[in-house]
Amino acid sequence: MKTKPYTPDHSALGYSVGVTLDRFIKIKQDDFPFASGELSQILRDIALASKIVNREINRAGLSNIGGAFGSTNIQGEEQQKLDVVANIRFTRALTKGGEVCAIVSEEDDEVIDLQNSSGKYVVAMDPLDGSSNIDVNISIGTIFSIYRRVTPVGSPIQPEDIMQEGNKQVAAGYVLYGSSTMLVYTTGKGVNGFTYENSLGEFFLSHPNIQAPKDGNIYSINEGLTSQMQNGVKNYVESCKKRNFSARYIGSLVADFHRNLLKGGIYIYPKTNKAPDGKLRLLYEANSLAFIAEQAGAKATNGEERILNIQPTALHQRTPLYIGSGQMVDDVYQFMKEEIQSSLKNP
Ligand SMILES: O=P(O)(O)OC[C@H]1O[C@](O)(COP(=O)(O)O)[C@@H](O)[C@@H]1O
Ligand SMILES: [Mg+2]
Ligand SMILES: [Mg+2]
Repeated sequence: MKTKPYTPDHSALGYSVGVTLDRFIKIKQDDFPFASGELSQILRDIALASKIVNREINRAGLSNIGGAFGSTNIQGEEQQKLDVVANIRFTRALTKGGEVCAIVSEEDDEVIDLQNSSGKYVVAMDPLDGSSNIDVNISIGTIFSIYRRVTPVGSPIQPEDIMQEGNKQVAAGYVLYGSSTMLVYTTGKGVNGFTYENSLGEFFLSHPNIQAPKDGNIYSINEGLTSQMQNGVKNYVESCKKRNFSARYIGSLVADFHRNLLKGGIYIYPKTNKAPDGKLRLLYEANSLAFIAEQAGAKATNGEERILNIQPTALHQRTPLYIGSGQMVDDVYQFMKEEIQSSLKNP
Protein backbone atom coordinates (compact mmCIF):
# COMPACT_ATOMS: atom_id res chain seq x y z
CA MET A 1 0.00 0.00 0.00
CA LYS A 2 1.25 3.50 -0.83
CA THR A 3 1.54 5.75 2.22
CA LYS A 4 2.86 9.27 2.82
CA PRO A 5 4.11 10.86 6.03
CA TYR A 6 1.78 13.25 7.84
CA THR A 7 2.99 16.80 7.13
CA PRO A 8 0.63 19.17 8.91
CA ASP A 9 -0.69 21.98 6.71
CA HIS A 10 -3.34 23.97 8.52
CA SER A 11 -3.48 26.90 6.12
CA ALA A 12 -7.00 25.98 5.01
CA LEU A 13 -8.27 26.61 8.55
CA GLY A 14 -7.35 30.30 8.44
CA TYR A 15 -5.92 30.18 11.96
CA SER A 16 -3.20 28.19 13.66
CA VAL A 17 -4.15 25.03 15.51
CA GLY A 18 -3.14 25.40 19.10
CA VAL A 19 -1.59 23.25 21.78
CA THR A 20 -4.05 22.62 24.58
CA LEU A 21 -3.05 23.37 28.17
CA ASP A 22 -3.36 19.66 28.96
CA ARG A 23 -0.97 18.70 26.21
CA PHE A 24 1.44 21.48 27.10
CA ILE A 25 1.51 20.38 30.75
CA LYS A 26 2.23 16.85 29.64
CA ILE A 27 5.02 17.88 27.25
CA LYS A 28 6.61 20.05 29.93
CA GLN A 29 6.22 17.56 32.76
CA ASP A 30 9.90 16.61 32.64
CA ASP A 31 10.95 20.25 33.21
CA PHE A 32 9.78 19.88 36.75
CA PRO A 33 12.43 18.61 39.19
CA PHE A 34 9.97 16.33 41.00
CA ALA A 35 8.59 14.93 37.74
CA SER A 36 5.85 12.56 38.68
CA GLY A 37 2.70 14.10 37.35
CA GLU A 38 1.60 15.48 40.72
CA LEU A 39 2.20 19.13 39.89
CA SER A 40 0.62 18.58 36.50
CA GLN A 41 -2.47 17.26 38.24
CA ILE A 42 -2.67 20.38 40.43
CA LEU A 43 -2.39 22.64 37.39
CA ARG A 44 -5.16 20.67 35.70
CA ASP A 45 -7.32 20.94 38.85
CA ILE A 46 -6.82 24.70 38.90
CA ALA A 47 -7.64 24.95 35.20
CA LEU A 48 -10.82 22.94 35.71
CA ALA A 49 -11.99 25.10 38.62
CA SER A 50 -11.18 28.24 36.65
CA LYS A 51 -13.48 27.09 33.83
CA ILE A 52 -16.32 26.69 36.28
CA VAL A 53 -15.61 30.04 37.92
CA ASN A 54 -15.39 31.60 34.46
CA ARG A 55 -18.89 30.30 33.72
CA GLU A 56 -20.23 31.70 37.00
CA ILE A 57 -18.63 35.09 36.32
CA ASN A 58 -20.01 35.22 32.79
CA ARG A 59 -23.56 34.73 33.96
CA ALA A 60 -23.31 36.68 37.22
CA GLY A 61 -25.39 39.53 35.82
CA LEU A 62 -28.20 37.11 34.93
CA SER A 63 -28.18 35.01 38.07
CA ASN A 64 -28.39 35.75 41.76
CA ILE A 65 -24.70 35.05 42.18
CA GLY A 66 -23.57 38.67 41.81
CA GLY A 67 -23.44 41.13 44.71
CA ALA A 68 -22.35 41.04 48.31
CA PHE A 69 -22.41 37.83 50.32
CA GLY A 70 -23.29 39.67 53.53
CA SER A 71 -20.15 38.88 55.51
CA THR A 72 -16.57 40.07 55.82
CA ASN A 73 -13.39 38.04 55.49
CA ILE A 74 -10.43 37.92 57.90
CA GLN A 75 -9.11 41.21 56.49
CA GLY A 76 -12.41 42.93 57.26
CA GLU A 77 -13.27 43.22 53.58
CA GLU A 78 -16.81 42.67 52.38
CA GLN A 79 -17.05 39.27 50.68
CA GLN A 80 -18.84 39.08 47.37
CA LYS A 81 -20.90 35.98 46.55
CA LEU A 82 -18.46 35.17 43.79
CA ASP A 83 -15.51 35.36 46.22
CA VAL A 84 -17.20 32.62 48.21
CA VAL A 85 -18.20 30.59 45.16
CA ALA A 86 -14.67 30.76 43.69
CA ASN A 87 -13.18 29.74 47.02
CA ILE A 88 -15.43 26.68 47.16
CA ARG A 89 -14.74 25.73 43.53
CA PHE A 90 -10.95 25.93 43.78
CA THR A 91 -10.84 24.23 47.18
CA ARG A 92 -13.05 21.43 45.91
CA ALA A 93 -11.01 20.84 42.76
CA LEU A 94 -7.76 20.76 44.74
CA THR A 95 -9.28 18.40 47.31
CA LYS A 96 -10.58 16.00 44.68
CA GLY A 97 -7.30 16.13 42.71
CA GLY A 98 -5.61 14.47 45.68
CA GLU A 99 -2.14 16.05 45.49
CA VAL A 100 -2.58 18.93 47.95
CA CYS A 101 -2.43 18.68 51.74
CA ALA A 102 -3.22 22.28 52.72
CA ILE A 103 -4.68 25.47 51.28
CA VAL A 104 -4.19 29.08 52.31
CA SER A 105 -6.96 31.25 50.94
CA GLU A 106 -7.76 34.92 51.21
CA GLU A 107 -11.28 33.89 52.13
CA ASP A 108 -10.36 31.55 55.02
CA ASP A 109 -9.01 32.80 58.36
CA GLU A 110 -7.00 29.63 59.00
CA VAL A 111 -5.02 27.16 56.91
CA ILE A 112 -7.39 24.56 55.45
CA ASP A 113 -6.01 21.11 56.26
CA LEU A 114 -7.31 18.75 53.57
CA GLN A 115 -6.52 15.73 55.78
CA ASN A 116 -4.82 14.16 52.82
CA SER A 117 -2.07 11.88 54.05
CA SER A 118 -0.49 11.59 50.59
CA GLY A 119 -0.58 15.27 49.59
CA LYS A 120 2.88 16.72 49.01
CA TYR A 121 1.83 20.24 48.04
CA VAL A 122 0.52 23.42 49.63
CA VAL A 123 -1.48 25.92 47.59
CA ALA A 124 -1.92 29.59 48.50
CA MET A 125 -4.63 31.40 46.57
CA ASP A 126 -6.66 34.50 46.07
CA PRO A 127 -9.72 32.78 44.56
CA LEU A 128 -11.11 36.01 43.16
CA ASP A 129 -8.98 39.11 42.89
CA GLY A 130 -10.43 42.56 42.26
CA SER A 131 -13.81 41.60 43.64
CA SER A 132 -14.99 45.20 43.85
CA ASN A 133 -15.06 45.03 40.03
CA ILE A 134 -17.36 41.99 39.79
CA ASP A 135 -20.64 43.83 39.66
CA VAL A 136 -19.47 46.38 37.11
CA ASN A 137 -18.29 43.86 34.53
CA ILE A 138 -14.61 44.72 34.75
CA SER A 139 -11.76 42.21 34.56
CA ILE A 140 -11.07 40.13 37.64
CA GLY A 141 -8.71 37.25 38.36
CA THR A 142 -7.52 34.28 40.37
CA ILE A 143 -3.97 34.06 41.75
CA PHE A 144 -2.20 30.94 42.99
CA SER A 145 1.14 29.73 44.36
CA ILE A 146 2.21 26.11 44.75
CA TYR A 147 4.82 24.90 47.28
CA ARG A 148 6.19 21.48 48.24
CA ARG A 149 5.51 20.74 51.88
CA VAL A 150 8.76 20.50 53.85
CA THR A 151 7.73 18.17 56.68
CA PRO A 152 7.16 14.46 56.03
CA VAL A 153 4.12 13.56 53.97
CA GLY A 154 1.31 12.24 56.14
CA SER A 155 2.45 14.05 59.32
CA PRO A 156 0.43 16.99 60.70
CA ILE A 157 0.85 20.24 58.75
CA GLN A 158 3.43 22.51 60.36
CA PRO A 159 3.95 26.29 60.13
CA GLU A 160 7.15 25.75 58.08
CA ASP A 161 5.07 23.99 55.40
CA ILE A 162 3.03 27.14 54.99
CA MET A 163 5.34 30.04 55.84
CA GLN A 164 7.78 29.53 52.99
CA GLU A 165 9.63 32.30 51.19
CA GLY A 166 8.37 33.01 47.68
CA ASN A 167 11.62 31.70 46.21
CA LYS A 168 10.49 28.22 47.31
CA GLN A 169 7.47 28.24 44.98
CA VAL A 170 7.46 25.35 42.52
CA ALA A 171 4.77 26.94 40.39
CA ALA A 172 2.59 30.03 40.33
CA GLY A 173 0.02 31.52 38.06
CA TYR A 174 -3.08 33.54 37.54
CA VAL A 175 -6.32 33.39 35.63
CA LEU A 176 -7.57 36.60 34.10
CA TYR A 177 -11.30 36.78 33.45
CA GLY A 178 -11.11 39.62 30.95
CA SER A 179 -12.25 40.31 27.42
CA SER A 180 -11.02 36.78 27.00
CA THR A 181 -10.13 34.38 29.80
CA MET A 182 -6.48 33.52 30.15
CA LEU A 183 -4.40 31.26 32.33
CA VAL A 184 -0.75 32.25 32.75
CA TYR A 185 1.67 30.14 34.74
CA THR A 186 5.28 29.29 35.45
CA THR A 187 7.02 26.28 36.92
CA GLY A 188 10.32 28.17 37.01
CA LYS A 189 11.12 27.58 33.34
CA GLY A 190 9.67 30.68 31.76
CA VAL A 191 6.11 31.92 31.57
CA ASN A 192 3.40 30.70 29.22
CA GLY A 193 -0.10 32.02 28.63
CA PHE A 194 -3.19 30.14 27.46
CA THR A 195 -6.43 31.60 26.13
CA TYR A 196 -9.75 29.92 26.85
CA GLU A 197 -11.83 28.81 23.89
CA ASN A 198 -15.31 28.92 25.34
CA SER A 199 -17.12 26.72 22.86
CA LEU A 200 -14.46 23.97 23.07
CA GLY A 201 -13.98 24.33 26.81
CA GLU A 202 -10.19 24.27 26.41
CA PHE A 203 -7.28 26.57 27.16
CA PHE A 204 -4.93 26.89 24.15
CA LEU A 205 -1.34 28.10 24.19
CA SER A 206 -1.54 31.67 22.89
CA HIS A 207 1.37 33.45 24.59
CA PRO A 208 4.41 31.14 24.61
CA ASN A 209 7.50 32.18 26.57
CA ILE A 210 6.28 35.60 27.70
CA GLN A 211 9.10 38.15 28.01
CA ALA A 212 8.37 41.40 29.82
CA PRO A 213 9.74 44.54 28.15
CA LYS A 214 12.80 45.76 30.07
CA ASP A 215 11.33 49.26 30.30
CA GLY A 216 7.93 50.79 29.74
CA ASN A 217 5.79 53.91 29.89
CA ILE A 218 2.71 52.79 31.83
CA TYR A 219 2.37 53.41 35.56
CA SER A 220 -0.42 51.84 37.59
CA ILE A 221 -1.11 53.25 41.03
CA ASN A 222 -4.19 54.44 42.90
CA GLU A 223 -3.40 58.14 42.40
CA GLY A 224 -6.28 59.18 44.62
CA LEU A 225 -4.17 57.99 47.53
CA THR A 226 -0.89 59.75 46.66
CA SER A 227 -1.29 62.26 49.52
CA GLN A 228 -0.98 59.26 51.87
CA MET A 229 2.21 57.96 50.22
CA GLN A 230 5.92 58.48 50.85
CA ASN A 231 7.68 61.33 49.03
CA GLY A 232 9.78 58.87 47.02
CA VAL A 233 6.64 57.38 45.45
CA LYS A 234 5.05 60.79 44.91
CA ASN A 235 8.22 62.04 43.21
CA TYR A 236 8.36 58.95 40.99
CA VAL A 237 4.75 59.50 39.91
CA GLU A 238 5.57 63.16 39.13
CA SER A 239 8.53 61.99 37.03
CA CYS A 240 6.22 59.65 35.10
CA LYS A 241 3.92 62.58 34.35
CA LYS A 242 6.81 64.75 33.20
CA ARG A 243 7.77 61.98 30.78
CA ASN A 244 4.16 61.78 29.51
CA PHE A 245 3.75 58.19 30.64
CA SER A 246 0.26 56.69 30.56
CA ALA A 247 -1.61 56.24 33.83
CA ARG A 248 -3.57 52.97 33.77
CA TYR A 249 -5.23 51.59 36.89
CA ILE A 250 -8.06 49.09 36.75
CA GLY A 251 -8.06 48.28 40.47
CA SER A 252 -7.76 44.55 39.68
CA LEU A 253 -4.21 43.49 40.40
CA VAL A 254 -4.22 40.58 37.93
CA ALA A 255 -5.47 42.73 35.07
CA ASP A 256 -3.12 45.62 35.85
CA PHE A 257 -0.18 43.23 36.19
CA HIS A 258 -1.00 41.33 33.01
CA ARG A 259 -1.21 44.48 30.88
CA ASN A 260 2.10 45.78 32.20
CA LEU A 261 3.76 42.39 31.78
CA LEU A 262 2.90 42.36 28.09
CA LYS A 263 3.24 46.05 27.29
CA GLY A 264 5.90 47.25 29.72
CA GLY A 265 4.95 49.17 32.84
CA ILE A 266 4.97 49.22 36.61
CA TYR A 267 2.27 48.47 39.19
CA ILE A 268 2.75 50.11 42.57
CA TYR A 269 0.76 49.57 45.76
CA PRO A 270 2.93 51.23 48.38
CA LYS A 271 2.47 51.82 52.10
CA THR A 272 -0.24 54.39 52.72
CA ASN A 273 -1.44 56.05 55.93
CA LYS A 274 -4.48 53.79 55.85
CA ALA A 275 -2.47 50.66 54.96
CA PRO A 276 0.91 51.14 56.66
CA ASP A 277 2.12 47.70 55.54
CA GLY A 278 0.65 48.02 52.05
CA LYS A 279 -2.63 46.44 50.99
CA LEU A 280 -1.70 43.36 49.01
CA ARG A 281 -1.11 39.97 50.60
CA LEU A 282 2.33 38.41 50.46
CA LEU A 283 1.37 34.72 50.36
CA TYR A 284 -1.26 34.70 47.66
CA GLU A 285 -0.94 37.95 45.71
CA ALA A 286 2.61 39.36 45.77
CA ASN A 287 4.63 36.10 45.80
CA SER A 288 2.82 34.48 42.89
CA LEU A 289 3.06 37.53 40.65
CA ALA A 290 6.67 38.18 41.71
CA PHE A 291 7.64 34.65 40.62
CA ILE A 292 5.95 35.15 37.26
CA ALA A 293 7.47 38.63 36.85
CA GLU A 294 11.00 37.36 37.47
CA GLN A 295 10.50 34.39 35.18
CA ALA A 296 9.47 36.82 32.43
CA GLY A 297 12.51 39.05 33.05
CA ALA A 298 10.72 41.69 35.16
CA LYS A 299 11.21 42.57 38.86
CA ALA A 300 9.22 42.74 42.09
CA THR A 301 10.17 44.40 45.38
CA ASN A 302 8.51 45.79 48.47
CA GLY A 303 10.43 49.04 47.88
CA GLU A 304 13.40 47.72 49.84
CA GLU A 305 13.95 44.06 49.09
CA ARG A 306 13.03 41.36 46.61
CA ILE A 307 9.50 40.09 47.30
CA LEU A 308 10.62 36.47 46.87
CA ASN A 309 13.12 36.80 49.73
CA ILE A 310 10.63 37.95 52.37
CA GLN A 311 10.15 35.43 55.17
CA PRO A 312 6.40 35.33 55.88
CA THR A 313 5.43 35.69 59.52
CA ALA A 314 1.64 35.73 59.24
CA LEU A 315 -0.87 34.01 57.01
CA HIS A 316 -2.57 37.12 55.70
CA GLN A 317 0.51 39.32 55.89
CA ARG A 318 0.45 42.43 53.72
CA THR A 319 3.27 43.95 51.76
CA PRO A 320 3.93 47.01 49.65
CA LEU A 321 4.38 45.93 46.02
CA TYR A 322 6.46 47.45 43.21
CA ILE A 323 6.27 45.11 40.24
CA GLY A 324 6.90 45.34 36.53
CA SER A 325 9.54 46.22 33.97
CA GLY A 326 13.01 45.98 35.52
CA GLN A 327 14.12 49.50 34.64
CA MET A 328 10.98 51.05 36.12
CA VAL A 329 11.27 49.07 39.37
CA ASP A 330 14.93 50.21 39.59
CA ASP A 331 13.91 53.82 38.89
CA VAL A 332 11.32 53.99 41.64
CA TYR A 333 13.85 52.41 44.02
CA GLN A 334 16.25 55.31 43.24
CA PHE A 335 13.51 57.80 44.12
CA MET A 336 12.93 56.01 47.43
CA LYS A 337 16.67 56.07 48.17
CA GLU A 338 16.85 59.79 47.42
CA GLU A 339 13.98 60.36 49.85
CA ILE A 340 15.88 58.52 52.59
CA GLN A 341 19.09 60.44 51.83
CA SER A 342 17.33 63.81 51.90
CA SER A 343 15.60 62.97 55.20
CA LEU A 344 19.02 62.07 56.65
CA LYS A 345 20.40 65.45 55.48
CA ASN A 346 17.34 67.41 56.69
CA PRO A 347 15.99 65.46 59.64
O1 LIG B 1 -9.02 49.94 45.58
P1 LIG B 1 -7.56 49.99 45.83
O2 LIG B 1 -7.19 50.45 47.20
O3 LIG B 1 -6.81 50.75 44.76
O4 LIG B 1 -7.05 48.47 45.77
C1 LIG B 1 -7.04 47.76 44.60
C2 LIG B 1 -6.33 46.48 44.82
O5 LIG B 1 -7.04 45.70 45.78
C3 LIG B 1 -7.33 44.43 45.26
O6 LIG B 1 -8.65 44.47 44.80
C4 LIG B 1 -7.25 43.38 46.33
O7 LIG B 1 -7.72 42.12 45.92
P2 LIG B 1 -9.08 41.40 46.43
O8 LIG B 1 -10.21 41.85 45.58
O9 LIG B 1 -8.72 39.97 46.22
O10 LIG B 1 -9.26 41.73 47.89
C5 LIG B 1 -6.38 44.27 44.07
O11 LIG B 1 -6.87 43.44 43.10
C6 LIG B 1 -6.29 45.68 43.57
O12 LIG B 1 -5.14 45.94 42.84
MG1 LIG C 1 -6.69 40.14 45.55
MG1 LIG D 1 -9.73 38.19 46.43
